[in-house]
Amino acid sequence: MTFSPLVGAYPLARPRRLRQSGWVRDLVAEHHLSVSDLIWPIFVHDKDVARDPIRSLEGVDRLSITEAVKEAREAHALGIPALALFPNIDPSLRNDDATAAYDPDGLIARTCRAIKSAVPEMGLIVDVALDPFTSHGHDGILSDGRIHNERTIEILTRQALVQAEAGADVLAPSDMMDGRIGEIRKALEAQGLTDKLILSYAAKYASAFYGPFRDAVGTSALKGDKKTYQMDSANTDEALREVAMDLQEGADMVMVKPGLPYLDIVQRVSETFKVPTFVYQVSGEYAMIKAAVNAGFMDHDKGVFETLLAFKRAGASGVLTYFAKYVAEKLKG
Ligand SMILES: NCc1[nH]cc(CCC(=O)O)c1CC(=O)O
Ligand SMILES: [Mg+2]
Repeated sequence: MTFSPLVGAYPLARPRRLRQSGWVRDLVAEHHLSVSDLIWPIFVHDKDVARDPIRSLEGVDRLSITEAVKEAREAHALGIPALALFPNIDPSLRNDDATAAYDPDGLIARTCRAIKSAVPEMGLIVDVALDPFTSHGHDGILSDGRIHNERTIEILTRQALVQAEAGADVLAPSDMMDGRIGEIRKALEAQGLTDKLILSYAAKYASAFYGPFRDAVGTSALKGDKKTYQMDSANTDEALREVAMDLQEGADMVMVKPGLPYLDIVQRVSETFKVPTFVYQVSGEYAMIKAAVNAGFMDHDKGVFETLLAFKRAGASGVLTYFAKYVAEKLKG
């Protein structure tokens, strides 16, 4: 570390001078949160109701397509650059082969078309993973009780193509199969879909913080865990290898997930690769803040802004957060 000549000893140096009032704190702030940092994950469903509250995610509803379009319009007006879409489909449509994942008239494809025709300027990020479509809630195809890597990639690739054709701008594989980025990239190129972006969930950890999300997409009945494909929370070097592979295979952007418990990973990835690095403030992190606020232990807005700024400090280009619309409104007002 090098020191500027102005860094001296007390009392010549009094760090508190720079903190004495709002204007100077603002002036010297090293990091800022702005609306362009926010990606808003939303849940769509195929039920016959406009909004269906998610019990474990206070203030977040599953939306009908019509409602999702409405929200997309509002989010765009607020300056939110992109939405991330997640489906909750009827259990009767889920099966062992996740065939609904690549239905060109499936819920996500229809949602993409509806949002793209109403708000074409809104970036659409679509999850590429099988868990909302399998009967068991795993992210892949089971074979002898194990997730079969190559068979899963085949379905993921079909899913990605369908989503891309339906208008998704960004394909975001969150499944953690090995080699899927390369296969999806090849398939996109072969179809002439050369502008489609890939945001790889490159370093996704097997985490206790996904509970409310599984409630939201209807996979809470999942048996066992995802430790044979998602990363072990003991590891950091492995995250760098995962990211390196996905970049080599054709990812444009990478993601670290969850957020706050993995800030060290966000920092290492962004510093090592200097590529757009995103972080997901996941459902359990959101629920934890809400719970602390409800218990009277934390101020809501201060907690939300402090956690989001932490991601910026760690080097994130942007954050997926269920607080996105709320924060965009606050930033505007
Ligand atoms: N493909 C699964 C997926 N995609 C996004 C999340 C979690 C997001 C959140 O908790 O907000 C998960 C959960 C899981 O891996 O079980
Ligand atoms: Mg990988």
